Amino acid sequence: MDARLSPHGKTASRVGAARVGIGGPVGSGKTALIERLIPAFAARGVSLAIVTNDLVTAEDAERIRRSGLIDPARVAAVEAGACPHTVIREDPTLNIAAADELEARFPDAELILIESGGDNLASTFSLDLVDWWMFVIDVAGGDDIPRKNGPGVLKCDLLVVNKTDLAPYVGVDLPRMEAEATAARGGRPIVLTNCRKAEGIEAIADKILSAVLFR
Ligand SMILES: Nc1nc2c(ncn2[C@@H]2O[C@H](COP(=O)(O)OP(=O)(O)OP(=O)(O)O)[C@@H](O)[C@H]2O)c(=O)[nH]1
Repeated sequence: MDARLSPHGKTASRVGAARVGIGGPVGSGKTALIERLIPAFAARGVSLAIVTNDLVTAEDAERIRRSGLIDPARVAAVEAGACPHTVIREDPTLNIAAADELEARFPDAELILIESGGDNLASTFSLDLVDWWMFVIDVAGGDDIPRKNGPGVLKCDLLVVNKTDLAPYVGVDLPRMEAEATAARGGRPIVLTNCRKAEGIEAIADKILSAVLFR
């Protein structure tokens, strides 16, 4: 297989499946997003594998394995044992090893989603680990989050604002939150989602297809 050109314009030193990170605060809906993306990628004929990160359990991996949405063998768990960002940024070797192992067992895999454990607004992914990454926040976390200029919100390739269904209940003006987030990100992409009803999911799958898999 030839070396790929990464979405960041560099020639990827690695060959094989593209790796996409999913970060964001605790409970923002990262696992729910993955559960929605699995069928969306299946419908697009994309062969998928998943790495989840938890603090000291394999809770998220078990949840996805039990979902019946994907072959459970295609889901690997990393137990961070420390601040979640250490294993996605400072020393991502555990995650790289988990993704490499999935790739070796499933050579047909085209895309590996790597879900970080829930972390703070400063968490970012090492580009040694992923080719492209999303940051998931939710409207119930407060409409001021985009204004706080956290590196996760600013630096991610795609900002996902989830739980739009909760906006009326928490007094969030969605168009304003979207406009402020877009301004903070200098116009780089944002997708609003409601994982309860699978709204916004197709837009994310299409974005990954074009930006990461070049389809
Ligand atoms: N109302 C609503 N609830 C949602 C939505 N997405 C996720 N949830 C709920 O929010 C809670 C947290 O979702 P998870 O997917 O577990 O969040 P997470 O980011 O993976 O959480 P950690 O892995 O603990 O950081 C669950 O109770 C979900 O059912 C949404 O779009 N709307």
